Amino acid sequence: MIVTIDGVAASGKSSVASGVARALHVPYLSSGLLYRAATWAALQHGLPLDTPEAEGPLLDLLHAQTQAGTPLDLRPLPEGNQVWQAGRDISEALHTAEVDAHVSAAAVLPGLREWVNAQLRALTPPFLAEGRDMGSTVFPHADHKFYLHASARVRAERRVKERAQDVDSVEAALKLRDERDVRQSAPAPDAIHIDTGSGTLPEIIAQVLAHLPAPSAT
Ligand SMILES: Nc1ncnc2c1ncn2[C@@H]1O[C@H](COP(=O)(O)OP(=O)(O)O)[C@@H](O)[C@H]1O
Ligand SMILES: Nc1ccn([C@H]2C[C@H](O)[C@@H](COP(=O)(O)OP(=O)(O)O)O2)c(=O)n1
Repeated sequence: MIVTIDGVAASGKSSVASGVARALHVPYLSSGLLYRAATWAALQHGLPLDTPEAEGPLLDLLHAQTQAGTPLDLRPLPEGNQVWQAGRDISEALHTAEVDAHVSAAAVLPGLREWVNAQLRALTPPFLAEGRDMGSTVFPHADHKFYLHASARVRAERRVKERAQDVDSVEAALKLRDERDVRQSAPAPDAIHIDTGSGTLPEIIAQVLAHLPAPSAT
């Protein structure tokens, strides 16, 4: 079984995916973390990301890291996905304002999208996958698809609890990222839409689970 959970920035995708995945005893995959990891790697190496010409050097870097035995390694832990590189957990560095500011530029590069999608499609179901285009593009034949949304204000208020920033600037940054990500963020036509602003996290997880078969007893 493949379940996709897509949605706008900070709509609750990874928290909901984590709760649902734990209830179903299956892994979840955070595709956004791979886009963030590639962005972080580019920033570390001083590669520009804001032109179409950025794609070649970025893909060269990612392939060179793989060749060297130090690839960006997504670890789909149920309590929260991590990315490791060269024996180090780099996950914390992926949720900074700097990565937020550059990740949308990286995410429009077709070669980077292929790099992410190939890694996800190589995995054996059952799993949940969360991001923007999991249900529309990467797993169009998924068994169950969800699309999460909430007002920009609600999302910003939640995000400031995770990061020491003021709510107005977080809201503006989220809206800007929604605009820049709009192309890959169109919901799959058969996705069930859920407003995460209208319930607590456990309630939203229960709403999703209500649409899914109960986990097997084994
Ligand atoms: N009802 C809710 N549904 C989803 N997330 C919620 C809810 N209430 C609070 N949150 C919180 O919102 C924050 C953003 O969620 P997150 O899973 O990081 O979103 P995304 O993966 O879409 O960026 C998290 O701290 C999460 O716990
Ligand atoms: N399937 C995906 C997942 C993420 N992205 C891009 C768009 C987002 O701005 C970044 C980061 O996504 P992530 O889901 O980690 O972050 P937010 O929930 O938006 O805070 O990656 C994408 O283009 N396609």
